[in-house]
Amino acid sequence: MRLHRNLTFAVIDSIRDIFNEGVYADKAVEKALKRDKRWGARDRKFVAETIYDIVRWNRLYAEIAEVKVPYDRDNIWRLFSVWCILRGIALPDWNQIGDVPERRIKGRFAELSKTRKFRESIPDWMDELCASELGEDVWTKEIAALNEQAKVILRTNTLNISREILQKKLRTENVITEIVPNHPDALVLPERANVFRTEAFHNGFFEVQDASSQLVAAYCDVKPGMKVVDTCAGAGGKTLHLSALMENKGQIIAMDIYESKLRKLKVRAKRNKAHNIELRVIDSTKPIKKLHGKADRVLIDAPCSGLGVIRRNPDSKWKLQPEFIDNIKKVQQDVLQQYSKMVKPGGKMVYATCSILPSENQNQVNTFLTSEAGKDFTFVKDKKVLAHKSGFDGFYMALLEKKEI
Ligand SMILES: C[S@@+](CC[C@H](N)C(=O)[O-])C[C@H]1O[C@@H](n2cnc3c(N)ncnc32)[C@H](O)[C@@H]1O
Repeated sequence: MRLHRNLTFAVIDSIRDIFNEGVYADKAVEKALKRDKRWGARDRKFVAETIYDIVRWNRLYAEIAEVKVPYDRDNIWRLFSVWCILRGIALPDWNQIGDVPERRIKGRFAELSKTRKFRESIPDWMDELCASELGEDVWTKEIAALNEQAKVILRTNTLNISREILQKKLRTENVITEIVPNHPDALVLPERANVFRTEAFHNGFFEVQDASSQLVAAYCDVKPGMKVVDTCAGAGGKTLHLSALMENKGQIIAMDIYESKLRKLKVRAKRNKAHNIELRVIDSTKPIKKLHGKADRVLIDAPCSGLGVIRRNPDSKWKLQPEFIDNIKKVQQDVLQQYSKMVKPGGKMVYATCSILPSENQNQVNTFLTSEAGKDFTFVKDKKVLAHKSGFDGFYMALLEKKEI
């Protein structure tokens, strides 16, 4: 592979923005890809994948290159040189690239690879926390899987099209997909492609959504005509799926504390032709109290550490802090306590996260079930999805039922 100067500079600038300015990796990639409209698919792929690679393997590369955040420009070139050597890419003869001790880099890599926290490039605290909650063996396999590149998965919007016809339509737009077994609406792309540019996307025929995430709405056991509250709807990945499962019939009340997220949901709902969704911002306890005892189904897709979706957000390894996880666990229990009151007798509730930590998942459900607010609920089932077993994101979902009066 021959390196191109302007593509490499886009990578270097993005790494600086991510590590020195705290910019999210996806935003940095988005900005980098706008630098030059003439770049073709291969160029864009190089820029995006190299940025994600250096972010994903940051701790390992920084140890090898002997550099520390905040990085000066020379530091970032050294990280980039480590990336090239370990990928077997010939270094160009540019003056930004100084003397690169190739043998020493390979030697350090072999040495550091013996220790999980370096090999998998994770902070000490995260390695200790996850190993203590999941066990050494499971965590070793899980973090290796979470460091793989995320696949592009689509969810067919069955309001508008079937999976088989979607597959054919996408083929006419040069997007090849494969069926994902055991996920009735899912298609996977064996080769990455910018699916957002397709006509099929603009026609509302699919959304991009990981296969594990597609299990959550299905877990809610919704039927057309029901009253469903999606309490942490965000930009609505699961709301849209609920709407499709309900065949656009009945009522979905999509709530979030951020109006900005619900505005995005509104745009997506229009594209999806999902007409049974109402948006409500949670700006006080009032919108919740109004729905006490009213919902057939309540979905709590709770805010969480996101430790199950590191593949998609590798920079969360560096942005996440243990204090954040401690705080988010309090929010998780609080939303369970408060939002469960919206379930009507005989109704059901799903609690879900994209975390793999039992302390955010089954332990939260158990705490809820033994509390005053949980005494009227019974545990029906739960599902713990691990990336190394499923091949998809790490997720958790539990189904609870409220007793009839
Ligand atoms: C895991 S994300 C939701 C993802 C979304 N359901 C989807 O499928 O695209 C969690 C959401 O909870 C919201 N949130 C955080 N605290 C909340 C609270 N106390 N009540 C309701 N929503 C909250 C966040 O703004 C975020 O959008």
